[in-house]
This record gives sequence, C-alpha cells and structure tokens, in this order.
Amino acid sequence: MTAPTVLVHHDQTLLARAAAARLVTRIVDVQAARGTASIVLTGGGVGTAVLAELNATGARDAIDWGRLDIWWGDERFLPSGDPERNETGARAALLDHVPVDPARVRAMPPSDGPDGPDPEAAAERYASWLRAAARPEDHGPVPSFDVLMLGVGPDAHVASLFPEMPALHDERPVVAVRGAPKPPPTRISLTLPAIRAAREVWVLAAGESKADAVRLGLSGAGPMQVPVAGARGRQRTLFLLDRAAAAKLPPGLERLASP
Ligand SMILES: O=C1O[C@H](COP(=O)(O)O)[C@@H](O)[C@H](O)[C@H]1O
Repeated sequence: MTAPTVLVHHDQTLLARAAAARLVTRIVDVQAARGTASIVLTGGGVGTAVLAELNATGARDAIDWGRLDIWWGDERFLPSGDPERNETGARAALLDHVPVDPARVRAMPPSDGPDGPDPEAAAERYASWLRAAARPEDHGPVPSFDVLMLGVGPDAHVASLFPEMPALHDERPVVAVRGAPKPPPTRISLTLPAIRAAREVWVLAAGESKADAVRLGLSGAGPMQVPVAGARGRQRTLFLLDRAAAAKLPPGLERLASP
C-alpha cells in the first residue's frame, strides 16, 4: 500500500477538469505500454463530474475506447436505468457518447437483472466476472486495475463500505450490502482487498461536508471507523481535493495544484 499524495484544486470544477485530464493521460500511457487499460468508476457528485469533463474535452479522442475495460466500485441495487444507479449517471455523463466496447463495460447487475432481487447472487456474479478477467500476474481474484476512483461520503464511506459495517471485514472481492445508512439501503460493493488490488487509487472529494472525512482518512485512523483510510493503491494513492474538502488538513500535507 502506498502513502497518499494530496493535490488541492481551487474548486470542484477545476478538480473535475484536472482529474479528467489526468485520467486521459494515464489511460493513454497504459494503452501505449500494454495495449489495454482498466478503470473503475465511482458514483457520486465529483465522480460523475469527472466523467462529464472527460466527455467535454477534445483529449478524450486520444483514448482507444475499444481497448478500455470499465468496472464499477459500487452500485445501488436498483432496476436497470434507475436514475439513482451509478451506472445510469456514468452512461449519461460519458459512456453513451464514446465508442466503448459494450463487452468491456462491466456494470454491476441491477435488481431486475439475471439474479433478480438477490444482491448476494449479483455480488457473486460480479466477483466471477472479475475472477475471469484476472491474469496470473495479478496474483488474486481481481485484475490489477490501472485506476480506481472513489468518491467519499461525509461519514468517510467509500464505494458502499460504510463505517462499522461487516463488509469492511469481508475478504471476498465483492459483497452485497444491506442496511446502508445512505439510501438506497441495498447495494453491491467492492471490498477493501479488491480496492487495494488497484495500481492507482484516486480519492475524489469536494465541498466542506467532506473535510472531516478527508482529514480522518489521512490521519492514520482505522478503516473500520474511517473506510477511506483503508483505500490505498499498490503503486500510487492520490487524494484529489478542492479547497473546501482540504480545509481541515494539517498545514504542509497538501500540494496546491490550482490556485
Ligand atoms: O452513495 C454513494 O456515495 C459516494 C459519495 O457520493 P457524493 O455524491 O457524496 O460524492 C459515492 O462515491 C458512491 O459511489 C455512491 O454509491
């Protein structure tokens, strides 16, 4: 696990724009080196804003969309097309507008999908897709994602891993979450071991409501109480923040990325 680097942008718009530019560069670099790249999307305000900014930049055409594997870190377990699903937001912001290979876009199953309203079966199905995509050099049941993005809640949750919930102890890569404190209560989520399989983890946070969670996530707190504290990449961990989300960090921890 890597120690986080903290980059602070002036506001949410600049943060989303800069993260989108960083994502283009990373994907293009990986595709040039290895042929294909893999990313993991997040729901939430900033995560969706990054995808909209990516769609708006001409640089998006530098990506070979047909050679990009797209996964999700979590999903609200709702019917296909429900506006609250993270997949729905990602498709509207970006995926409906770029030439992705549909077979490489692995959304988490909806509640009206092949497993019906059984989130445990849906989680196991997603785990089987990840297992099938993992290569021997990944040394585990999930691929070594090139970039895994995470939003963070005011309660410090990441993906659908909420403080003190059993999913935080789970060693399986994907779990069903019932009784989430943030609606909807039933969700599917990658677990911390799956998140930590990523080469790069990017935590995205904007707004003053996230300032305490960000401070705790960088303070050495335990992931049971502060899930974002457990979100770390194998090669790199970035906390990409706006000023409001960084406002409670001790001085010197952050680097100003845009004035
Ligand atoms: O419910 C969720 O919330 C978090 C954070 O969302 P935000 O709107 O407060 O930024 C998100 O990362 C997660 O994917 C989502 O399911």
